[in-house]
Amino acid sequence: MATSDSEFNPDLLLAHKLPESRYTYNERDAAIYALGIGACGKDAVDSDELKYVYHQNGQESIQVLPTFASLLSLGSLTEGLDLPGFTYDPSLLLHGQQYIEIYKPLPSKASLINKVSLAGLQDKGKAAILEIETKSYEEGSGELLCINRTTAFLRGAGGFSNSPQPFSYKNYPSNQGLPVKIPQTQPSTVCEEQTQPSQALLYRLSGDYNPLHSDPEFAKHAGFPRPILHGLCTLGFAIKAIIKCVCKGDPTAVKAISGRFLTTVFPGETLITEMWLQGLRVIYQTKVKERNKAVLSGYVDIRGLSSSL
Ligand SMILES: CCCCCCC/C=C/C(=O)SCCNC(=O)CCNC(=O)[C@H](O)C(C)(C)COP(=O)(O)OP(=O)(O)OC[C@H]1O[C@@H](n2cnc3c(N)ncnc32)[C@H](O)[C@@H]1OP(=O)(O)O
Repeated sequence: MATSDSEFNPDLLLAHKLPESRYTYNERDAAIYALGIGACGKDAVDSDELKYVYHQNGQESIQVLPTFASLLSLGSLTEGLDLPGFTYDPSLLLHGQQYIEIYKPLPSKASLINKVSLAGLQDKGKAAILEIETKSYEEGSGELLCINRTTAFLRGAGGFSNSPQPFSYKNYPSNQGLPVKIPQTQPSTVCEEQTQPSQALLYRLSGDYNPLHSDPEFAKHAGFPRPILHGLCTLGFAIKAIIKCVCKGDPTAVKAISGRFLTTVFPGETLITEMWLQGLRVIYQTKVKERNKAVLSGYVDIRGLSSSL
């Protein structure tokens, strides 16, 4: 039961205004992020990935991976949300889903204004599902750069209402149709990459300092034998693989990304991403090789691109 002293009132909760925030980043942040999701992790001169961390071939600025956009949604969210009539235990929070829409290539440095709103809440009985929408605008021009929809799975926070129906999701037509249906056919292409035992320690430097990913005692309290990998780190590995295998290495080809975190990943495990090309949509599924378990699935929409697959 997740209500606090005041009665749970969905209208009050959904009308609750979350503060605007500013996010400024530069090339160093983009490069640290790329290293955090394994860029050049196997080969320091990997010709597909050096451009994300270095001015490869004299390029003017480093190239920014589209999943860097997901960092813009974190900001105040990782420190917990103060919501009227609704409480949850932040140590039991798991990242459930992420949806990203990108309207123009991410610049190598920018100052952005984030407008954050509560997009949805659902009572699943044993858990509550909370969705936050973040629209990021370039400061100065006011142009919309990207949108993130972050879904948190709040274990133990369900049972606050009499309804399993979502309390919102009315700002947009549908919840992006997750989870995706994985085709029964052979994938168009497959990419394997090993994460490092220190992967979460490196990834956290991009701004998500939740001790669930670094502190053994905290992880145990949250129900895990050891610290787990950030969901957005796994997503970064998967989308980097799709850019390499389907988008011919062009990070700007990615228009939208959707992913559902199916089960936890431990740093050091090997990620195998299977991809099915369906027109301009890539359906993907990432498995942990050592446990033969699907950990992430979703889709990526790409801009008009003739794939060689
Ligand atoms: C305020 C936002 C702040 C966000 C900050 C981000 C902080 C980052 C944290 C992390 O990175 S945590 C690490 C990444 N995440 C994970 O490792 C989670 C992996 N997934 C799981 O462990 C499980 O999927 C789960 C989330 C524990 C759910 O499994 P469970 O067996 O308990 O659920 P089910 O019984 O299958 O389903 C119940 C109900 O919930 C729906 N659902 C299931 N999984 C998800 C999901 N990932 N996202 C959203 N919804 C999910 C499922 O459809 C069921 O609904 P109904 O079908 O009954 O309507």
